[in-house]
This record gives sequence, C-alpha cells and structure tokens, in this order.
Amino acid sequence: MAPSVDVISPSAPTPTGKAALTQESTPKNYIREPLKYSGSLDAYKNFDVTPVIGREFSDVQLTDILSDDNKLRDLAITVSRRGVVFFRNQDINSDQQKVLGQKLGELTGKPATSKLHRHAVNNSKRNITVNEGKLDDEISVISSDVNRQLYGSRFSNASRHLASEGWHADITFENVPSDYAILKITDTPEDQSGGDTLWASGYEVYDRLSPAIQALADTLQAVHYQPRFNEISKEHKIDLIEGDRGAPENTGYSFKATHPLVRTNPVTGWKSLFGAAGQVESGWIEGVTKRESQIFKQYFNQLIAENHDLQVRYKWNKDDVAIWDNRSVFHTATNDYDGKRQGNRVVSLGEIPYYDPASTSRREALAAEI
Ligand SMILES: O=C(O)CCC(=O)C(=O)O
Ligand SMILES: [Fe+2]
Repeated sequence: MAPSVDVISPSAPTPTGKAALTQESTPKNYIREPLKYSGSLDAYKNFDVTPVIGREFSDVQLTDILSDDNKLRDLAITVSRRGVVFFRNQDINSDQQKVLGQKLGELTGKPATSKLHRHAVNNSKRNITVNEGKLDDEISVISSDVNRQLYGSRFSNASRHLASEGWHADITFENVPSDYAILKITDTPEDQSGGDTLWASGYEVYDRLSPAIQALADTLQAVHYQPRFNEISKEHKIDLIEGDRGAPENTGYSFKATHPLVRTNPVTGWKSLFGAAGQVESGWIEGVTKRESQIFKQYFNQLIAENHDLQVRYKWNKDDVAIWDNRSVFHTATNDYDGKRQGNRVVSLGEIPYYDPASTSRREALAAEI
C-alpha cells in the first residue's frame, strides 16, 4: 500500500547489507559509451520478427558459440538492442545455460560482484527439480504443474482476470535486478497449441510518450513490490533467513525496491520505461499524488498491453530458447492450455538501475545511426 499522504514522498533509503553496493556507486561506474556490435553473428541466418522487437536465429546452436567470447558479447548486444532473441531446437543443458547467463553480463561489463539470481522462494525449499531431475537454485523452474498449484487452473475463479495483467519484468523488486534472462522450454503441451510468450519493448513505450511526459518521467522513481512472494513463503513455511538469496547485493527480504521510472540500458545507452506493470502494479510512483500514480500506472500498462506493434509473440517448440534483456522489455506468459509445459530459466543479476540524463531514446539513437 502507498502511504496515506497526498504526494507520495520518497521512501526510506534502500537497505544496505554487509557487501551491498550503494544506490550511488553503480551509476557512476556505469555511465559510459554504448557498446558496439562487431558483426560476428551476421554469418548465421537470422531475421527480425517484428520491426521494433525480436530477432530469430534459425541455424545456430548456442553450445557452438559458448566458448567464443566475441560472439557472446555480440549476442548480448543483439539481445539488448532487439529486446529478445530466439533460438530453435537447442541442445544446451542447464549447466551450460548458467554459464551463458553469467557470461552475457560479464562480457558487457557488469559489476564483478554480480551473480546469477537465486530466488528467495526457491526450488530446494519447495523440492522442485529442474528438467534434468536435479535441485538447482540458480535455475527457476517454469512449470505448469507448479503454477496450477500456486494460482489455480485456468478455469478457476482466480483465473477470471485480464490476461494482460501478467505483463512484468523479472525480479524488479530486488535492489539489483536482472540484466539477462534465458528460458529454455523443454516440455510443450502435447498435441495442443498454446503457452505462447509475449514480450513488449520498454524502449518503444518510452518513445510513445510526448516530450513533456518524457521529461517528467525522467525525473521520477517507482517502488516495485511483490507481496505475492511473501504469501507464498508463508504458505510453504519458507524461512527467509539471511543468506537465502545468494547474491550479496540482495539485502532485506521484503521483495520491495525503488528504481528510476526511466532506466538507461548500459549496453545500448537507450532509455526505457522501467517503472511499469508487474511489481509496480502492487507498488507506486513516487513524487506525485496517489491518484496521479494510479493514472500513470494505468496509462503505462495500456501502452504496454494495447500496442501490439511494440510486442512480439513467440510460439514455442520443444527445446527452443529465448534470451531477453529484463532492463528494457516486459513479458507475459499465456495460460491457455491444459497439458504439461515446463522449462528452465536462468536470470542473471545486472547493475543497480540508473538514469543517465545524457542517454537518448531508441528512436533518436537509430535515426542518428543512419
Ligand atoms: O512461461 C512463460 O512463458 C514465461 C514465464 C516467465 O515470466 C519467465 O520465464 O520469466
Ligand atoms: Fe518472467
């Protein structure tokens, strides 16, 4: 709940722990020139799935480029520019997926302290095994069985909501949220369509704001809050003791963090609307009235969910992989099937979100590149 004052005042400073980075330190280190793509992936067949977002590579195995740092750096830059990149029919296993998750960020200059994310409401505590049958807290298991236990079936009362309420970016309630996410879908519902995932470009959402609202948005912060995980941890008697979350940057266990409403992506140097949908739905925008916060949240959600020309929708086949940049895209699952669907997801931790006043919007930057 937002505090019951008229103008929502800035929240208390983010809690800091033993090894925590401060809100100030990362931005200074990160304000820099955008990274340049070297062209090393051009030899592989690929196409842009829509003009604004998404690229698909048709004939490359990620395992073939896993030890080629130049190609992986180009891959990370491609993901950051295109928002999400797809690879069909991959043989990558969950350990290799973790190596890839760590390398994409490292090769594009993330802080040396950064790690893969370990969810507080993790696999071990709930005895959920990854597709290869082992427990691994650096892999989030995406499972229709687990989702049905938590949220009920698509025919339950709980499911009678707008499908568009599912838009989010991963773990934005952390002080140091994710840079890249890698999802491999290992089981698709048999003989059934459904289970598509959609992504929307936060860069393009920012570009659709008027200059006046952009100028205001550039100055604001949003509180990201995820009370549902508190409920899950209580339901499953998960004790959120210190140390549970793996990365030293993750201090406090309230699933709550304050971040700039507009975020600069350090890889592209482009501005993206970050404080919207998902965890901001349960949070609020600071520095404006409660009513203004609600109106802005609703407007931003509408820009994400109702502009299908800034979205891409992906139909999964078994063993396909998607890699996205959680700093600059939103995504949502589609709960329209009955069968079993499962996958392994790696989420790597990036930098403390920052806004660089010298950064540009995507459209401005692309126009200047021509
Ligand atoms: O199951 C999906 O399609 C996406 C789930 C999701 O939000 C994620 O993997 O981060
Ligand atoms: Fe997600």
